[in-house]
Amino acid sequence: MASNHVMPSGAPPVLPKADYRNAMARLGAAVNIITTDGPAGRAGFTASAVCSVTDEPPMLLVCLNRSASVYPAFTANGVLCVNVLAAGHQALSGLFGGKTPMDERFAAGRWSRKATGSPVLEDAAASFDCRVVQATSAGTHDVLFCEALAIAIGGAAQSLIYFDRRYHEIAAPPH
Ligand SMILES: NC(=O)c1ccc[n+]([C@@H]2O[C@H](COP(=O)([O-])OP(=O)(O)OC[C@H]3O[C@@H](n4cnc5c(N)ncnc54)[C@H](O)[C@@H]3O)[C@@H](O)[C@H]2O)c1
Ligand SMILES: Cc1cc2c(cc1C)N(C[C@H](O)[C@H](O)[C@H](O)COP(=O)(O)O)c1[nH]c(=O)[nH]c(=O)c1N2
Repeated sequence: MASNHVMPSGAPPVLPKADYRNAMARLGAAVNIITTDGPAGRAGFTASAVCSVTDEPPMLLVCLNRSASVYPAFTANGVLCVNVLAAGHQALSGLFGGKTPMDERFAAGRWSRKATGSPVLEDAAASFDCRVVQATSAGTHDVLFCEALAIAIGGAAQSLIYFDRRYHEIAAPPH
């Protein structure tokens, strides 16, 4: 397991949260539905705080707010699937974005299973079925380091990006 380095801090200036969020809204990001299943039950949430860490081993990170209703299920199950959304998935993203009962969230999509038993969205642009190999708390969130055990690549022609607090469909230019 890798070591954690915590940078020493003096007396940092406290920026207004709204300023930070307004600036973060300028970082366009892929939209993902993160799912899990196991002894603590099935759960899923929408996440834009996802990125690649290393390809040896294949590993992504996911930032999960510890106050989310899904947090206990994710920490107890120790497995998850990162489902990258495609154009047309805006409503599904909204359902998994909070406050909707879990059965209603999952009723809106078609799901299968791969290596870990976490729900895999059938028409995702790509899916990474993972075990969580490390977790670090940072502020309000846990950063989950996730090793991919199985991957699916879909046929999605257009991707979904969250930018400026709205969804945007992006078409790949012809090769
Ligand atoms: N990383 C996150 O936890 C995260 C990211 C995006 C959206 N959200 C949730 O969706 C809601 C709507 O987001 P929005 O983009 O339409 O408007 P917003 O003004 O609430 O957020 C703007 C941007 O700030 C960042 N952000 C928002 N809440 C955050 C949080 N709790 N921790 C870390 N970064 C955060 C994200 O990059 C987000 O896109 C947010 O209020 C939040 O509840 C959370
Ligand atoms: C576009 C977008 C992007 C994100 C989110 C929302 C939306 C709409 N949410 C919030 C997250 O989806 C929400 O808190 C969960 O669904 C949990 O909600 P409940 O506590 O179950 O109601 C979110 N939460 C989180 O912990 N990490 C993230 O990266 C994101 N990203």
